[in-house]
Amino acid sequence: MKVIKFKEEDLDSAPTILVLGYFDGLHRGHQALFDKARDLAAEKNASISVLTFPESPVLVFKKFNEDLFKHLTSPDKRLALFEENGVDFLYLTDFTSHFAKLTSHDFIQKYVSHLNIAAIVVGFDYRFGSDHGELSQLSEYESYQIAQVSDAGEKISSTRIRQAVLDGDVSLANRLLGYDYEVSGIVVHGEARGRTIGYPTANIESKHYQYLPAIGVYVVDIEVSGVRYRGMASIGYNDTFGGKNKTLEVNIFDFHDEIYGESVTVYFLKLIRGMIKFDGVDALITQMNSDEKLSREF
Ligand SMILES: Cc1cc2nc3c(=O)[nH]c(=O)nc-3n(C[C@H](O)[C@H](O)[C@H](O)COP(=O)(O)O)c2cc1C
Ligand SMILES: Nc1ncnc2c1ncn2[C@@H]1O[C@H](COP(=O)(O)OP(=O)(O)OP(=O)(O)O)[C@@H](O)[C@H]1O
Repeated sequence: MKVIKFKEEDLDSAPTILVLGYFDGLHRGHQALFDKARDLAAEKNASISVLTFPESPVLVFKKFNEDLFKHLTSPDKRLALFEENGVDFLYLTDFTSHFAKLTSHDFIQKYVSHLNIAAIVVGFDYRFGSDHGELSQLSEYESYQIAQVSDAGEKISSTRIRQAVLDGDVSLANRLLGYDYEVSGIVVHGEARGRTIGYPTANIESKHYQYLPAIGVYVVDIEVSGVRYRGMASIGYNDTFGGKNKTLEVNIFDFHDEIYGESVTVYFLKLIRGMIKFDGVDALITQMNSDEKLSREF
């Protein structure tokens, strides 16, 4: 897949299926658009292109807070998902105040018309331009609007998945995504207390502005140097020890290496319980024994 900043002179000139949207998380609803795009690409001997934005359009409309930078995926995972879904050309353009003022007609003139469009694919609720135009206005192009993909009678959307993650309901998030929710980061030093209680943990700091699941204890897999291990994670303040910082820590099963500074990926599989402030270390250890049993059996 080629990642290209959208400029007229850099566009591929061969026929292409254009898929439009922001696609945070590339969930099962989004995947339906790419299923259609791949069928069309095969039928018309065309490539698949996406025209999207590096950051959320919402940044242009709302007072800033750090959450507006957050994504359901790391930047690398976002690219990998587009690639897995068959995208050949990923065109990026910044969503700015100027961009937001374009009407649907302007958008077609300035962007779409410079590509060699074989067909366009969007979702059932796709609107674009400052006038919130509908795809039917693009009548000069062959276009397809994909029906709503639902789960439990409700639209699968990035917003719904974000809420599930923030609620700690990673099982729901994973079902809606169609893959396991993951957070990647670097292993850093913690308080070095874990090893003294028989449960050493890799403390993980993410630098990607990803959503962290709710405070609690989770069954996880963790990928270290290309190998995936089972483990159990804690997200919280280590209440028993009066911790001040919120940490993501993973006790990796059957693993004994030093991995400070390594980039790892944590896959959240299931919420086990909330965080508990124990009266002493022994009660915490007893609880962690049963967390481990449950995690190994999951
Ligand atoms: C699976 C798991 C469950 C945990 N549950 C709790 C808990 O309920 N309450 C708590 O205060 N700390 C909990 N912790 C966090 C420990 O307090 C923490 O791992 C320990 O203090 C080591 O911290 P360190 O990595 O900074 O050395 C849990 C950790 C893990 C890995
Ligand atoms: N569940 C779905 N079924 C079918 N198409 C969808 C679904 N969700 C999104 N789409 C389509 O995918 C494209 C990208 O949509 P968008 O990035 O707005 O995702 P979203 O999940 O609806 O996000 P948000 O929750 O922020 O509204 C659009 O063309 C949209 O219509």
